[in-house]
Amino acid sequence: MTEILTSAQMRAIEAAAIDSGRVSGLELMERAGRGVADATFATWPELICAPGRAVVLCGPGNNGGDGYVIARLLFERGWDLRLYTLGDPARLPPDAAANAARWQACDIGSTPLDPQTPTALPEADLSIDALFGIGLTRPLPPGVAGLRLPGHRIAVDVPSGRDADAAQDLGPALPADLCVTFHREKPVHEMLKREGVKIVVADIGL
Ligand SMILES: NC(=O)C1=CN([C@@H]2O[C@H](COP(=O)(O)OP(=O)(O)OC[C@H]3O[C@@H](n4cnc5c(N)ncnc54)[C@H](O)[C@@H]3O)[C@@H](O)[C@H]2O)[C@H](O)CC1
Ligand SMILES: [K+]
Repeated sequence: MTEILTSAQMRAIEAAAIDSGRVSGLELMERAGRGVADATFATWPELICAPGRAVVLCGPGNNGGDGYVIARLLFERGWDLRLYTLGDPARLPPDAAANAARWQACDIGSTPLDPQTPTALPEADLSIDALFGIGLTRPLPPGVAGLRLPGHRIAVDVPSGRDADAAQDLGPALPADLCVTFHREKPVHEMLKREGVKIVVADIGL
């Protein structure tokens, strides 16, 4: 029987690991990003030797931070990256801000998403939804809920718009073909499996 954690339990485990000095939040984020990249190539192995175009959507918190890690890892493998941001990158939490800075060093830039009006995203082989994870607290703004994700759609931790604890319906959510969560499944992942979404649990060393 797979152990399922609530988002609060997950946060407590992450905080305990960080507070103990066993691991940093930045290292956990790096492992999370690498776990998403690894699961993506394990799901679609034809992409391993054929870098294409990836659209990465980074939100205002640490889910977005995972997205910056994934964008950098794909860029290092020769992918054509188009990165979009929601919110003010200057207000990112520390670990996400550090990865946003590392992304800026790749000198590819990013495009802001309009929270009110959906941005027309370019065609791509992959789209990475790193907008919201376990921190979603209210329905998506219309400019996010209405996004049309190109190519294979990968959700980081939770598809944006879904409540990780499956305790409330937060309205329209972004679609996903693959959802990569961390350490243990959360309640929403059982529902997603029933909806046909492939769920992968990445080990981040907790
Ligand atoms: N070190 C760690 O904690 C790790 C976390 N991981 C990833 O982090 C996210 C959880 O990050 P968090 O910053 O707590 O929340 P989100 O990024 O999910 O949300 C960002 C932020 O957005 C605000 N918000 C909530 N709902 C809305 C809304 N509808 N519209 C606008 N803004 C909204 C709210 O303030 C949130 O704080 C987790 O899912 C992982 O992906 C790493 O993977 C591991 C290390
Ligand atoms: K997400």
